[in-house]
Formats: sequence, C-alpha cells, structure tokens
Amino acid sequence: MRIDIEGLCVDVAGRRVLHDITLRAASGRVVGLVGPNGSGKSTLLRCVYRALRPSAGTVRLDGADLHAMAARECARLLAALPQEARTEFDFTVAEVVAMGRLPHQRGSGRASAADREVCERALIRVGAARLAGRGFLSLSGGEKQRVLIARALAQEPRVLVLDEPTNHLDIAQQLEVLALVREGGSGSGGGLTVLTALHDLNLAAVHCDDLHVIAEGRLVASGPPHEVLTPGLLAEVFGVRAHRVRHPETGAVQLLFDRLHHPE
Ligand SMILES: Nc1ncnc2c1ncn2[C@@H]1O[C@H](COP(=O)(O)OP(=O)(O)OP(=O)(O)O)[C@@H](O)[C@H]1O
Repeated sequence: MRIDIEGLCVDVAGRRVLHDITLRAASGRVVGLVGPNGSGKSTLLRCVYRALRPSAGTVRLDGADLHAMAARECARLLAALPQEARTEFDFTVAEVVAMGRLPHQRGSGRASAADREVCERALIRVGAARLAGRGFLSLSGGEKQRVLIARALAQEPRVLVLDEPTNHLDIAQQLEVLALVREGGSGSGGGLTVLTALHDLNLAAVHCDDLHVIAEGRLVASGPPHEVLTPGLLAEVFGVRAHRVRHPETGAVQLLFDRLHHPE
C-alpha cells in the first residue's frame, strides 16, 4: 500500500515544527526517516498513525485520505509502534498480541479460532512464543519490542509505522528486529509498506530501500541510501565528518564517522 504525504505542516504550541513535507513511500518498500534530534521525525510519524492532526496537508493511503477514514478502517490498514509504546496494565503477552486483532472483530469482539491462530503465528515469527503466558511488564526491553512487533503483525496491516524500533536494544536485537520488519510482509501476503524513523545511519543504509532526511522540520533529501548519505549532507545536516566505505561482503554503503564537522 502506497503512502503519499503532501504539503504536510504541523504547528505545536504555536510553533511550526513541520514545514510543507511532501514525500512518498511506495508499496512494499522499507522507507527510513532520518534526521537530527528534534528535526520532526516523530511528529511526522504521529500524523501518519493519526495521533496528531496536521495543520495543513494530507496523508493518503493508496489515494484515500487517512484523516477522513473511520478509526476501525484505518486500524485494519495501518499498525504503529510509537517510540514510547507502553501498556499501563500488566496484560499477559498473549493478551497484548490479541489486541492487534480488535480492528478485525465485529459484534461481541470475541476472538475467533482464526484470530487466535494469527496471534500464535505472529508470536512464533518474532521468536516470542515461549513468552505468551508472561506478564508484559516483566519483559526486558528487547522482549517487549518483539511482542509489540508481534501485535503489529497480528493486526495484519498493509502499512507499518515504527518510531525508533531499535531503541534500547543490543546490536543483535537491533539486527533481528530490523530483519523481522523487513520480512514483515512475506508472512502476510507481501506488499507491507514500512515507514520507520531510525537514528543509526548505518542500520538505515542497510535496512531501508529509500531514505528521507528531515532537518529543522523540512525535507532536505530523498532517495536510496547510497545517493542520500553523502559526506556533504552528513556535514550539513548532522554536523559530522564522515567517510563512506562499502561493506566488503554486501556492498552496502557504510559510514565511518571521525569528528565533528567545523565549517571553514
Ligand atoms: N507536544 C509538544 N510541545 C512542544 N513542542 C513539541 C511537542 N512535540 C514536539 N515538539 C517539538 O517539535 C520538534 C520536533 O520534535 P520530534 O519529536 O518530532 O523530533 P524528532 O526528530 O522525532 O526528535 P528525536 O530524534 O529527538 O526523537 C522539537 O523541537 C520538539 O521539541
């Protein structure tokens, strides 16, 4: 499913934090949002998962205005993993994942055998089946993240929105979470579009098909990672000096950072 963001402006507390953002995430792509702290990545994502209404502009899913959709319709199409995804009560892992099925349930809202199977499959896919009976609040950060991804997959969305999904994870967990996200579509018939904010530019270079760079609320570059992550852009946007190398096995662009960039 395609995401078209057009002319998006957001004002927060009387200040414009996003200025006229227009970008597209093509169907089935893993699309990364990168940019310095406070540049507006989370604000943009919040507009896409409908936690925030833009001051101007539109977000469309395959042409349909997201903010004009009924909440249930939207929840059938789009799942989100916000930066501070929490549950206030100590639900079990199985209950947390079962919440992903709610948009698909009618009437009594009771889970069918088919719903339960989708949830079990989602937990197996993220390698967390053994956690099903545990209390969510007792899990480690990495385990919580896996379970929340399982909930998002159980929702069987066409669009997955992730805000820093690798936060607080060790390197192995980071790679695993991103691999899961990448494969996300394959178990649900393919075509899953992923829009994710990422701080780690090397992970973004490897795991994203396309990147959009946001700086001070404005879109400053878009394209495949090897085109976007240039030393010039990194100096200008992030204020760092970087060298580009190729991964010796995969050929992916990787960055070596040596020091802060001081303009002449
Ligand atoms: N509720 C709010 N009240 C006031 N300012 C806000 C609010 N939400 C966001 N902002 C401001 O909007 C700007 C963009 O914030 P946002 O969280 O979108 O940035 P970000 O790129 O996701 O940052 P980070 O990488 O640090 O998570 C920041 O200057 C932030 O202080």
